[in-house]
Amino acid sequence: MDTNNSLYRPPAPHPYTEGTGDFDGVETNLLKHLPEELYKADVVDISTSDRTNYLVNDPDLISVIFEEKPEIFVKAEGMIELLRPLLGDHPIVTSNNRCLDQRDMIRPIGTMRTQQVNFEHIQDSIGRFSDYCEEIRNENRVIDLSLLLRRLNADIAYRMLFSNELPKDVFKEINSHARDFELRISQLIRETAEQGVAWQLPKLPQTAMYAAQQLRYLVSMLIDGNIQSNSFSHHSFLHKFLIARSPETNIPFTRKQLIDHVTTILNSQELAAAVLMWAFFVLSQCPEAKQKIREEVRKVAGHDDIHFEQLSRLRYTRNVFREILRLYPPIPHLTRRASRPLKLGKLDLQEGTQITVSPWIVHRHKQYWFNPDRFDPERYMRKDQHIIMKSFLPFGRGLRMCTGASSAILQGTLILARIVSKFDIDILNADKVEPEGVLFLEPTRPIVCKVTPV
Ligand code: HEM
Repeated sequence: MDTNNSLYRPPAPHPYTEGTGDFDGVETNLLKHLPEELYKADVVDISTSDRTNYLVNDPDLISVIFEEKPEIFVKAEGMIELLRPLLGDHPIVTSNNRCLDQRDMIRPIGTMRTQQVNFEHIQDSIGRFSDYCEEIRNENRVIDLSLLLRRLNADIAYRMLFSNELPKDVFKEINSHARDFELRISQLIRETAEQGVAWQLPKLPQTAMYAAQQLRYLVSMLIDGNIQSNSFSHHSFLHKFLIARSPETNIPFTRKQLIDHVTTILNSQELAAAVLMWAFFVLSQCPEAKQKIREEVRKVAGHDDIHFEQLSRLRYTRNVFREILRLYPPIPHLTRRASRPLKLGKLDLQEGTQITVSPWIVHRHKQYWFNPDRFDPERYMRKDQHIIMKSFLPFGRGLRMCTGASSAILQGTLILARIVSKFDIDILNADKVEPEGVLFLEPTRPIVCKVTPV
């Protein structure tokens, strides 16, 4: 295996080379179905027999869709409908832009000030995680990396929400319902794809509805319990949600909206856990990159704790996290629907035409990236950065961009810095794992690891 990190090509399904493909009916791993042409073209017609659909890669057209005309290019219903039983009417699953007052109401949780005051929670969580890694090492255990990181990220989310550590049994319950829901959705998408209807999805099975209801019920109990005990701080997300008022109507969140938001935060942490999982996976094959992180941390913080103010100086570590977001965007495809007829570049779009913007494809596009399949964290320090950033959209773009983006990067950078400095996470089945694009980007099998101290 080539372990020179500037040449290392981490695993990804190879695109197939014959023709443009028939988009009615796809293989089990949706990423494997993507023909090579998609990674070279600006725009490709990927219509199916029942829907006109264009894949748009051109960065200027992407700007039109997300930044210039978001009121016309609304979120397409398809996939997001599948998440509605779990996330309710949260903005992330709301097609029209009428949810924008909710975005304003949650803005205080994403400010730099909130991140700074909640920094201690992340530090405490990583401290607890390090203790757990020590335990694993002492017992010489082999462990599922995804589970390990889900636990860490769920604990961080819980502390930020309620100012308390996440109890073990609560994590077990959250994780079991969330996994159950995700697995059933992924299974449904695979089955539908195999039957030959690529983009149109059937109704969710009762089992998935049940898992969603159970998780929402648990979240409602957690909210009630924390309100009753009144132990959450003024900086907690729960407090900020309780005092938030709509800028239009001055009305607070309803109970249902509160449950939507808390459930979404607990679930969004899984996206962050997925990025970290690929980061540790890739770093285990790239000793040079690990070494650079360790040297950077030592230079910035010595052997002491990393302070909030020092984070901006961990440039290489942050670029590793970014590069993983590029190679493994947890949401591999974003879809929009034209809400009225209009011209987009040379395309004449009818009302209802679907547009797919795929971070997975744009991030590996041959025209916009130099050596796109290589793991190369240093690419962000080179001069052509402005071109790169136009084609970098792991968090979406524009009006409906992820509100958790900056905190996810901050958190990811700190976790990488602290864990890589202290431990080696060795992946035991690296040659057997590939990413698979279903609703989210997932590994084709659980990634198992061993932990040893540096
Ligand atoms: C690495 C972690 C994460 C990734 C890769 C990610 C990615 C995304 C993407 C791609 C979108 C846009 C969807 C679209 O345009 O259709 C989005 C939306 C959103 N994300 Fe994240 N996210 C992450 C973590 C988080 C976290 C931790 C939170 C909350 C604390 C969060 C809150 C949201 C919200 C509220 C939206 C909806 C914005 C809207 O539709 O108006 N995300 N996220």
